[in-house]
Amino acid sequence: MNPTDPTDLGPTDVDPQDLDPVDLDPGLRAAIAAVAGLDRLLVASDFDGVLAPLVDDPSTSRAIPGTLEALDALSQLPGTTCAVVSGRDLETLLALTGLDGHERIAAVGSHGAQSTTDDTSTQALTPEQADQLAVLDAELSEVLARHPGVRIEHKPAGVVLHTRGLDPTVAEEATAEALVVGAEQRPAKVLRGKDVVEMSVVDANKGTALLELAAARGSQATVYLGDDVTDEQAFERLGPHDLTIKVGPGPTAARFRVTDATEVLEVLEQLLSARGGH
Ligand SMILES: O=P(O)(O)OC[C@H]1O[C@H](O[C@H]2O[C@H](CO)[C@@H](O)[C@H](O)[C@H]2O)[C@H](O)[C@@H](O)[C@@H]1O
Repeated sequence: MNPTDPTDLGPTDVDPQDLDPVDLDPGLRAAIAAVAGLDRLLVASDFDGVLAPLVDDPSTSRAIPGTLEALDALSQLPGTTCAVVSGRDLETLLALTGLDGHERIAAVGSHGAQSTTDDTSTQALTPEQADQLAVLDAELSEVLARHPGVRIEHKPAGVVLHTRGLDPTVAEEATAEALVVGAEQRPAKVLRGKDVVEMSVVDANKGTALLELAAARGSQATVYLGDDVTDEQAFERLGPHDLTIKVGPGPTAARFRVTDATEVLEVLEQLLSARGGH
């Protein structure tokens, strides 16, 4: 990846030729066509599990070819704001997507607490928050020591215990111990996501972040694709005129559902085509 070239988005193991052809639900196709005609549109997507297939080691996540390129092409169209909205801390999100320095695609990290669009790109913690984070880090490191194979992801305002790919008994025990840590330390937020327990010393909401970005850009509607629990906050806050799309199985407040990143790519490409891009 060339860090000075925002269109060079890094290596990936997926060859676009290997992707199965997809046929989107007719209702979703019609909804894409409807929002594509609006003068001002916000197009936003989660990263892990949406643009990038889920993998055991979170440091190896990569968007499938074409997804970030489609967002880039959309961001060049008049009246179109694009954003990647993730639970990753902003620095990691920028590194994984290659969006550092991209002038048109906004990056929103830490579940909405950090953004490249304002002065929240660095997170200043109060001394109390910093102390609490140090305790959470230490406690989860002890869980890791008891359960080798568990992964710990450190964030500026949080810490995440990862159990994807582990023996189910080990994963269950480590998850239960992490939840006890969360209950005892009472961080601002404990999130139980897909094979993760995340503890954050700041509270954030992807829905609020999306509404603020849409208002700042005067967007008439928002397209949002997400797969995990914090994406439900976004689906719930967006309205019936917005196009909300859940990726993968599970209960959701989204209007539509697609199965995986391949269908996400199809959604973005249909939107690009319907909005007049190529
Ligand atoms: O709300 P999100 O932006 O979807 O953030 C949720 C978590 O996403 C990442 O973890 C997920 O992806 C990993 C890499 O594919 C996978 O190993 C893990 O099982 C998934 O839950 C991220 O690493 C976490 O920090 C986020 O909390």
